[in-house]
Amino acid sequence: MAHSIKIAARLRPALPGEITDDNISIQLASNESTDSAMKSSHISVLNPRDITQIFKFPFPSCYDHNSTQKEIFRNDVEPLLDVVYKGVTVTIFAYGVTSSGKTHTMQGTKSDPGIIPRTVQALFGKRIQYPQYKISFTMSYMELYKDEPYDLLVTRENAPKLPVREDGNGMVFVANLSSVPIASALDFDQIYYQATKNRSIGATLLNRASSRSHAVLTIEVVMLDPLQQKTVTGKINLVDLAGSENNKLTGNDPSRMAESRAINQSLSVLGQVVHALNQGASRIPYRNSKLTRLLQDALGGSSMGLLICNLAPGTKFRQDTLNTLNFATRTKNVENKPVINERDNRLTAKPHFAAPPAPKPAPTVLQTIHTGASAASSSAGAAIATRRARASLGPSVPRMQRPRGSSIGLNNNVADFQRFALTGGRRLTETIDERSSMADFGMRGMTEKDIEDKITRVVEAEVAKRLAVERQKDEEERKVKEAKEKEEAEKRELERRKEEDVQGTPTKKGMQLPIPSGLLTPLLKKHRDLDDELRARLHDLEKKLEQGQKETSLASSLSPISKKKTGRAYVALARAHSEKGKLAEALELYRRAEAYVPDNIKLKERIIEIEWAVQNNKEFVPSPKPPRRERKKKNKGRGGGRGRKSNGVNPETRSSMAGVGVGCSKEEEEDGGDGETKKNGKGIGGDGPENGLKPSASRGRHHGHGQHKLGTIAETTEFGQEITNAANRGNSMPGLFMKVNKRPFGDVEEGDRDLKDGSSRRDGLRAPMKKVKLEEESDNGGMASEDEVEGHIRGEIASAQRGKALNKAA
Ligand SMILES: Nc1ncnc2c1ncn2[C@@H]1O[C@H](COP(=O)(O)OP(=O)(O)OP(=O)(O)O)[C@@H](O)[C@H]1O
Repeated sequence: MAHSIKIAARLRPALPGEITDDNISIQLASNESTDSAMKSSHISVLNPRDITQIFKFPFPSCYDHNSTQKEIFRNDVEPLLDVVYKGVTVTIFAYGVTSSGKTHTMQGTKSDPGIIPRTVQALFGKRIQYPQYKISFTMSYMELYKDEPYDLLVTRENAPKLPVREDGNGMVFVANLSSVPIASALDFDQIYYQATKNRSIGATLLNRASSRSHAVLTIEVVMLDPLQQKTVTGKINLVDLAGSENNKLTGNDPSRMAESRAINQSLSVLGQVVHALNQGASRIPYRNSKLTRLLQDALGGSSMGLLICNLAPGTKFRQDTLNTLNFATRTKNVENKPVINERDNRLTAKPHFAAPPAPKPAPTVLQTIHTGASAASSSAGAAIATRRARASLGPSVPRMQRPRGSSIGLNNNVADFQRFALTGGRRLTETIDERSSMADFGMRGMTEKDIEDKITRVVEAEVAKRLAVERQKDEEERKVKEAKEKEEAEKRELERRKEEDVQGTPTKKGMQLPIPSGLLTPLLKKHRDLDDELRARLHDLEKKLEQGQKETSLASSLSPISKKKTGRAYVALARAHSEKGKLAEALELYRRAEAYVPDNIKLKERIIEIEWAVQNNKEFVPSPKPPRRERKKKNKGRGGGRGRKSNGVNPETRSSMAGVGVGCSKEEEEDGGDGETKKNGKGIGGDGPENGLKPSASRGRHHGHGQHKLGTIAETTEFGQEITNAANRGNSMPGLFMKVNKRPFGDVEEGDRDLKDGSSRRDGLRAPMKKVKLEEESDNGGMASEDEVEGHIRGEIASAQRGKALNKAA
């Protein structure tokens, strides 16, 4: 018989500091009243949009702010405990906005206990009313935090997220949730109050100890009737839902907001479920949240339900109050079909039942409970229908027609069903005839205890056997899976190796596998060439770094002048090598020079040019050595004159060129800076007259005003003397061509002049006589030997150290 969820509404008193108003009022039922409206209780709420309008919500139980915990328990909860003793599952849940008093109602305080402790106490107290039973109690307690179940009976650190499962009968349960036996109400209190500390609670602006989760406490009462050889299992789920939250009022921070979202979301699904049930929808969205999945049995399922709506007074809660009452109104139409959970233990006595052919869990013996329209009025006397084992629970009936079920918090639920299956798990109707045959199996004459023991032994043996089979099956499956994984891994490894072989990448041992001929596609070859090139470059860089570090530390001990001198010496040496085609040696020496004159951009460029030539196995033709300048001639008139002479450009043209800027310093101009243009102009990006362009026009396009700048054309007699072969032959190095053309390398002296800021450092960089000497006196074709240069460096270092020592002494 269908049974509607009962609704009770409770208005909490105003808390200290809260403004009271008359927005909500409770009219209690009065039997004496002649007014029919007063015969039932109801709640009145002013319409927030039109205060002349009042909404009335009639409910079977209404409690105003003066109501006590005891009152509610007595009126609405205690009657349901007899239903539990009949073997029915009862679910009581507290619903309402945050701070409306749900936890107060369900849990209460030690001095003013709520429904939960009172229920447990009453359940223990009721034992004496059922002397025919051997009664045991177990409890489980969990919270749904952010819609995930956590065991509250284990410490927080050891409480992993638990999975929600469904057994073969569509009963939802939380797997691995602990279930502990409780011996007394006192025992319960200790466990319960300890466990509540594990519950997620946080402070919000509306509630200092706001529940951040839904808490579900389940008390299971197992009643063994030895006489009738049956076990009746009753259960009560006590659910303290988290409150719906209006985050404009809660002042939640981001983490609280996330909790709040989860709370509101699950409550919204709860509303949808209730709505769908009212509509008689074919699909009820239980699965949209774990809360509704677990409450499935209480919402349109096989349990009896009581919904306590908690209300908070005050205008600020008025909208929430209306929402809560609307939800309650919808919920009261939800119908459940409660059933009695009863198991016939005698079935286990039949030896052939101990090993039933079908391992699928079968339902326990269930009976419909015959209640009145109101649970309260049924006064726990829910008459049990004599018809046993409802056909609706039998396997032949489609599942949709069966009451939806969940088994909150009973991880032993599955075990129970397995046990039932072992004992046959058959509908009682099938077994009545079989009962008489028990005598034929040597049961006659046995005491009840003997029979029970025997049953237990058989059951245990069977369970052990089945578990062993299951374990073996698991083990085999695991092995097959492992073998498969291994095989796949080997396959992958083989493929990887094959790929490596094709690409010629190093194997584990760092060996280069030979590439089978014909496998090297142009693309792979390109990759490989790039690899080789990169490796070579890396090697080169390492070498450079090593050498550079050595030279740099040497250079650091020299004075700036000595550094320049040494740098120049290396450049001279390098140049001599490069002239002889010994590019590698020249490169090495240029790099050494770089350590002494690190700012010399022309030198850097020279290094790049030679590096490129070496790498590409190209010839490198340095430009002819500059004619040595006579220092005393270094003045304006003479420089200009020489320039005029050497390049044949007439003075007017020259001066006009200088005026528009030929890209060299004033000094360069004076030295006849553009004189070389005529000679080497063809190599300078085609700027020279031989390209058919007028020098003035071509150079005038470049940086002018006598400033040295990057990108300046400096193909002057003195500073542009070394025109690279690349440029000369139009065989430019990609990316370097412009640089080379713009910044032709002179010697260190000139190079240093070509600073970014255009300043001249000529004074400090004047070519030393020593260099000239080195070049002139060397019997090595004008080339100073490395020994000579090193000797020079050592000399410089020694003199620098001597100078330092003298300074110190002074
Ligand atoms: N009937 C009542 N009598 C006295 N105080 C009450 C009553 N109901 C609630 N309170 C008090 O109101 C405050 C909020 O109550 P409670 O924490 O139970 O609300 P809640 O609905 O559980 O809130 P939340 O959803 O945020 O957890 C508490 O301080 C509680 O003691």
